[in-house]
Amino acid sequence: MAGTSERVVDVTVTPVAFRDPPLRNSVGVHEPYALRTVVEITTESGVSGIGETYGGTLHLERLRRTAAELVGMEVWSLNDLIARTTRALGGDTAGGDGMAGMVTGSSTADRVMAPFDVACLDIQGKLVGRPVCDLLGGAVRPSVPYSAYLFYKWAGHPGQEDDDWGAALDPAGLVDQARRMIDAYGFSAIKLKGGVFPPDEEIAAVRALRRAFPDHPLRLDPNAVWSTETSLRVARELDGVLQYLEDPTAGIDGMASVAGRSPTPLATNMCVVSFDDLAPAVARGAVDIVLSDHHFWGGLRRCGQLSAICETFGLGLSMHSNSHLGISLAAMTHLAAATPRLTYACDTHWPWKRPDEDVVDPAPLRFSGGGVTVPTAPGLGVELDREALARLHRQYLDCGLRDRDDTGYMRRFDPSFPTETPRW
Ligand SMILES: O=C([O-])C(=O)C[C@H](O)[C@@H](O)C(=O)[O-]
Repeated sequence: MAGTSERVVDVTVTPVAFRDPPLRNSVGVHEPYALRTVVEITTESGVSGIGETYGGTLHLERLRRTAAELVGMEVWSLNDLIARTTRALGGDTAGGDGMAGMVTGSSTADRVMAPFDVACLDIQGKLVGRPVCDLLGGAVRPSVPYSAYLFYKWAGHPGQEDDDWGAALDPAGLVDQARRMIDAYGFSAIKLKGGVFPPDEEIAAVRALRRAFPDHPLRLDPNAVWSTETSLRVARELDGVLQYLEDPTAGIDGMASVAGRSPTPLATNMCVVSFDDLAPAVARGAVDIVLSDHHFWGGLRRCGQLSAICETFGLGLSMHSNSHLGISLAAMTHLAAATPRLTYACDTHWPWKRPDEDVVDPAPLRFSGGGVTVPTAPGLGVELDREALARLHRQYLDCGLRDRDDTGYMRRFDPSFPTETPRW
């Protein structure tokens, strides 16, 4: 079928909600439900492809407007996808669309385009009978390593169902959480979401993890709630303990003033979030590692371009994640498999999702030794489960969060929780 015309005849955009435990971050605590959006593109020959992105009303409205513009598009023309997305947005690019200040500097067009890019690649793979990683240059690794993503976590949070991971509010609780995650998934790297407790408590937690897991690379990510002085102090105290320190402080200037004196490498998914950020970040020496995320960088092919830029300027590359479903895990796995520069274990929220809540049958996404084996079936290698999609869409309609614009990323703002930055 390759070489023949393959036009888009239908695009659907379906918001869904899945249950999320009370994970804590610098903003507060996760809502009981994470909102995601599933897109499905169907072509004239009846081949369909899927993509996934975050939720929130403004983002959803932009996705729907863009979906209408994609009918008639040649599915092989991802350059046309960029043009049509830009046309559909018609200059409507302002606002953080619910990303709660975390990636508001990223490009609206890139964020809107990303799930459609994934769906088109899924179709292209099916048309030529090759997995998506082959369309991205070919897999350089048979399995993509992910890290154990630890969270301070409440148990029995009002209005939130407990999962069986239990509470983790101190170093012993986090070590226990890490042990269970490593036993279950085999992860060989550990990331702690910090910015919740005063830095010395989080340093103690990292040290406890180091004692318990002497060979696991460790990362700490306080989501930019520390001052530059605190960031530097922590970077020095954890010199040789952390593989990298992620977004200790806000902005390219803040990160640059830490990076110049820090013995610990700095990573970011907050101050380098679009192609426009790369030149100033490189010029200021603000970061050592860029944490890519295809949901924010315009999809899988644009992340390949990001990789080339990182290579040019000697920056490391890894991958950020927030609450997601199996479509995104498949897309992340194909992308990481086909990105030689991506040598760190990637982030994933996967263990926090209930196994019975997904829009695809996750069987092809097998974790073994901390990594996901790259699917070899044509396209993404996962198929939409329409009954599950309908169920999670109903959950979206009923969950009480559907009118919110701030539910795609950092959720509930605990009123008792300080929100000023820097907090320490
Ligand atoms: O900076 C990060 O790694 C994130 O923001 C990832 C997640 O979204 C995490 O912070 C969360 O879900 O609370």
